[in-house]
Parts: sequence; structure tokens; C-alpha cells
Amino acid sequence: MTAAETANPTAAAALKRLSRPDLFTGSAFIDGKWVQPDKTFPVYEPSTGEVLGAVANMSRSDFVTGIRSADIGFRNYSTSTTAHGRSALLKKWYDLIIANKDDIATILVLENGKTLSEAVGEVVYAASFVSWFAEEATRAYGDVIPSSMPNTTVLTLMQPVGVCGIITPWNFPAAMITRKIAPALAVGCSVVIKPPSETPYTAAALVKLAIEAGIPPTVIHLIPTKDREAATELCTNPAVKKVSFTGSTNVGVFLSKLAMGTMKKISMELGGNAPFIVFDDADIDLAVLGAMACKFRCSGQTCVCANRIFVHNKVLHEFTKKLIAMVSTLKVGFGLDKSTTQGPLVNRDGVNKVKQHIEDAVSKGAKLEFGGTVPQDVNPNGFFIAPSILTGVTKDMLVANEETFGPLAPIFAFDTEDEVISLANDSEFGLAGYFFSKDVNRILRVSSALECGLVGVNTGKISAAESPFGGVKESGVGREGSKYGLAEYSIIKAVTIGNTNA
Ligand SMILES: NC(=O)c1ccc[n+]([C@@H]2O[C@H](COP(=O)([O-])OP(=O)(O)OC[C@H]3O[C@@H](n4cnc5c(N)ncnc54)[C@H](O)[C@@H]3O)[C@@H](O)[C@H]2O)c1
Ligand SMILES: O=CCCC(=O)O
Repeated sequence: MTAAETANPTAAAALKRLSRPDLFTGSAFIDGKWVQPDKTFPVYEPSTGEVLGAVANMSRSDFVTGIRSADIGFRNYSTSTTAHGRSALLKKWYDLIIANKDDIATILVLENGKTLSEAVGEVVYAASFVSWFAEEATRAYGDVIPSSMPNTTVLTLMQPVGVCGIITPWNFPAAMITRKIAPALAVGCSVVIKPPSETPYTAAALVKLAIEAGIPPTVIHLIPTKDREAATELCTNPAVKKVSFTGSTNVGVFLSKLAMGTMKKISMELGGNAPFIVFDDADIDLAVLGAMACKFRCSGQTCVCANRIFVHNKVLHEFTKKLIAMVSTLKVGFGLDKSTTQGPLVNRDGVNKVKQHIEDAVSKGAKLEFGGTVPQDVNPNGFFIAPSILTGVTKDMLVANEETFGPLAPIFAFDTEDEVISLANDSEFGLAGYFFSKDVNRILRVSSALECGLVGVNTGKISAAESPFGGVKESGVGREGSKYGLAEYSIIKAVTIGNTNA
């Protein structure tokens, strides 16, 4: 479907203003060709609930075709390019993403709902993984190891693992894809991407630009589908050597089990339940800013969002008062309106989950201090909910145990460091954790004690291409971005050269 064909007038007007209307496409990209079958599925625009467009609904056999092509693509690409050549391709792709960032961001707003400034921020963040791995591509060093055997040398080679199956979520339609495929392409792998069915258009725009940058067409494949069973081909087909998934823990566990059937390498970036702790020695204004940054980013729909806010009883009143004051300045609305600071959630289920968490907490004794309703001045068919704050929250409530994935800030009170560490770690998840304190000894102690892969100290912003991203416990395995990111798409081969005196 072209921009002009969408049935949604709000979206149609925005799409008409794109400098590159061709970046908005609902086609699949398989074996070097854009394909649009008759079978499609609808994608919705979250601020109106109306259909944004129709996207190719691909079948299992399309995955088989894509994987076969990617296997050939991998063999050519990995042997015919140098690390410097791959680096140059990634640099070109980075330049094209940045040159088209406003168009990509507009498409992203229309399918995901986030605000335009958040969307531009996400596109720049997504591009930063491409430039980071363009640099890292040239640093895929092996080792020379002193051997225990005479006249022998041991070398290690870092080699690309092969065809990678990439499955990503809707909350970061651009960044979750580049964080995976930039390192894969950097080391010489090929990729088959199954984008999220809520937000497949951003993925297509990125793939178009990758092909324009010169990434060989059989090295990158994009296969949208609403048929989850078809997508599992990426986890069972023996030609796929690596599965990289970002999404919920239950789906991640299911796909991991499938991938283990043929012993694929896996990276699993899964759900979180991040604690956010404000100690009595914290700078409270800084803590409020940190909570705003990591609770309300993307309307609370990030895996690293603060999910449980623990505040020391001595500063509870001050923190809560200041947080309410700041949250009351947020403006909920359509993401492309300049005054909007909070977009809608991605779908109706997201809104219902926030409401369910509020109702459950209030029924068990919590107090709704702010929000909880649908704002008056938004489209009633959109997926909106006001940013909300609860106090008096306790660990028996749903909100303490499940990721809300929405703009709800539940505040728990505590009295001692030991008590709050035990509460913070009382979760099967371990992705992000945050705390605010001015005491250097406490900073070292608590950073070490929190059971999570990412810790923010006196900040709510922790995501960057150079920083290793990933969880512990049921938040997953593997690290993305950073100097560790290439290893996820590589194998280490040991080469022993003997009898060097012969
Ligand atoms: N740790 C991280 O880096 C990270 C980042 C972003 C989001 N997340 C998590 O993602 C979740 C939200 O995203 P979501 O709702 O899209 O997650 P999800 O698990 O429902 O879906 C993720 C992807 O998997 C696909 N999928 C779902 N079931 C499948 C199946 N049975 N077979 C094959 N594919 C399947 C979806 O279509 C989508 O592309 C949250 O739990 C969030 O914390 C984690
Ligand atoms: O939703 C999780 C990923 C967002 C991020 O990279 O900060």
C-alpha cells in the first residue's frame, strides 16, 4: 500500500509530507526482491485506532525461501568482503538513515504512537548502533596463545556464525533491529528479520536504505507475518545458526527451547521489572528527573522503565509531591502534535493492563494520587491513558510482580537499605535497576547487590551503543551493543599449528 492509499486521513496527510514516500511500504523483502502477496494484515495507528495500512502476511514457506537465500548470501558475503569493506557498507547505511531520519521518525510515530521527538531520538539511537558496529567491524581480533606443546602455536579466529534469525518487538521498531543486525552484518553474517506485526513499516524503511547502501540483497531479508507459527521456522530450520530475540519472557523461553533443537546460538533480550530506589541521602530533584526519564519514556513502554519505585520514608512526601507536580505538566495526545509529550499506548490491551494494575492496587489499599483516566481531549478510539501515580503500594499487588508496560508509577515506602535490596531483588526478572544516593560507599554496595544486568546510579538514562545491554535471571541471556556485541554473532575457532620446526 502506498502513502496515498491509506484509509486514515490523519496518517495520509502525514505520509503525503514524506520526502521519500517510497520508504513507507508494506512489502516483504526476500531473495533480493520486494514482494507483496494478496494476503495482508492490517496495521493500526494508535492515536485513532484506525487502519494505517496493509502489510504482506507471509507464510512458513516464505521463511524457508528467505533462509535458503540468506544461506547463499552468507557464503558469498562472508568470503567476498573484508572487515573494512563491511565497515564501509555500514557507514553508508548510517549516513542514509540519518539523511532520512525525519521520514523514518514520522512512519515510526504513525505505527507505534510515540511522540515525534522520541521517534527522532529513537532513529538517531538506532543509527548509533550502525556507526558503532561499523567501527567494531574492523576490531574482530583473534588471539595468539602460547602453547603447552613444543613447536606449536595456537591461534583463534573470530568467524561469522552464519544465517541469523532476528525477531523484534514493537516498542523500539528501529533500534531493536539495528542493535541486532548491525553487529551481524559487521562480522559477515546474513539476516532474516521477522519484524513486529504492530510496527513493520519502520523495519521496511530501514531495509530499503540498507539495500541502497549496498548491503548485498541476499544478505538481508524482511519477512512480516501475523502468523507466529510461520515465524518459528527461524528457530527450527537447521540453516539458521543464531536466533536473536527481543520481546516478552514467555515467548523468549518458548523460542529458546525450539532453537535448542538444533543447538543454535541464542541472544534473548526479555522482559524486566525494574526497581527504582530513592535513598534518604539522594538529591530529590535529580531523582524526580530520573523517574520522569525512565518511567514515562515511550509512555512507559520500555523494557528498562522503572516498574517499582521505592522511596525512603524520610523523603517520601517530598519525592511524591514533586513527582506529581512534574507529571501534571505532561500532555497526552497525537505523537505528531508538537505540544504532545506522551503518545498513546500501542494497542487496547496495553491500556487495559494499566487499568487492571491500578484497580488491583486500589482494591488492596493503594491510593491513586494522579491520573488513572482517559484524558478528555484525545480521540476516544485511540489507545490513550493518562500518566498515573499510585502510593501505598505493597508487594502483594500485581504491579509489584508484573511489568506494567505503561505510564503508571507505583510508589512503595521503605526504611532500610537491606529491606529495599531484598524487595528490589524479589523478582524473577533482572534487566535494569536504578538508585539515587550521594554516599559513595552505598553506591558501590548497592550497584553490586542489585540482581540486574544494567544499573543506573543518579540517572534514569542508561541506554547507549557503547554500553552492554542485557539482563540476568529471566530477563535473558546475551549482551547487545558495546565491545561485547560482535561476539554474539561470531564463533571462536581454535587453530593449532604443530611441528613448526619441521
Ligand atoms: N530486554 C530487552 O532488550 C527488551 C527490549 C524491548 C522490549 N522488551 C520486552 O518486549 C516485550 C514487549 O514486546 P512485545 O509485546 O512485542 O513482545 P512479544 O514477546 O509478544 O513479541 C516480540 C516479537 O516476537 C514475535 N512473537 C510473539 N510470539 C511468537 C511466537 N510464538 N513465535 C514467533 N514469534 C513470536 C512478535 O510478533 C514480535 O515480533 C516486553 O516484555 C519488553 O520488556 C525487551
Ligand atoms: O525496551 C527496551 C530497549 C530500550 C533501550 O534500548 O533503552
